[in-house]
Amino acid sequence: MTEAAQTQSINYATVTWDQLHCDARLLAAELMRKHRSFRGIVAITRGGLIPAAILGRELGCRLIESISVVSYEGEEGTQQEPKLLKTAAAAGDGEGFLIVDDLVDSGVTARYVREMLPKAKFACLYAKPNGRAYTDHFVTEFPQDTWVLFPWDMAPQFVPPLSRSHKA
Ligand SMILES: O=P(O)(O)OC[C@H]1O[C@H](OP(=O)(O)OP(=O)(O)O)[C@H](O)[C@@H]1O
Ligand SMILES: Nc1nc2[nH]cnc2c(=O)[nH]1
Ligand SMILES: [Mg+2]
Repeated sequence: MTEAAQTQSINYATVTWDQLHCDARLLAAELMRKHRSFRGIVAITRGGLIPAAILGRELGCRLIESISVVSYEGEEGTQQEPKLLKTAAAAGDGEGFLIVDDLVDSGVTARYVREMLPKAKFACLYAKPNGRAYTDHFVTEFPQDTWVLFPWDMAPQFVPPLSRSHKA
């Protein structure tokens, strides 16, 4: 959990499927401009899987490896020591590979994965100030005290009209 979450002063930012898709395409365009091509992509599961699929499609990259690192327990959970559940065996030392995640927050996950794949580049959709030094590319920065709600974290819900709560 972020420092802000622990002190109960957390804000939320919601990201819709459309916004996420749009941001992933913006990230792909930047990667196309700055790099010739990638041999493969390493998605950090689970949050990096959907961004990696979109980037793979846009960049024409079909070799998608994954690495599984757990850093948080529960939704908006407590941050703990990263636990490695699966290595990115196909990526070697990361040469020619792009590591993809949904966001960097404290940067702990990104730093851990970069140490395992030192020659890879790193890209994510969103970054918070404490984590941005650990990513080579990102699209949008969010404040450190903001918890980003991804489309897979949310569901549309009925909201009663205002007039109902104003009945005498
Ligand atoms: O910069 P950090 O503070 O390390 O936080 C960022 C990481 O936290 C989330 O993953 P999480 O560990 O919650 O697992 P998940 O991707 O399976 O949801 C997110 O997807 C990043 O991987
Ligand atoms: N969904 C989500 N997961 C995170 N893991 C670390 N920070 C965040 C965040 O802001 N949102
Ligand atoms: Mg993750």
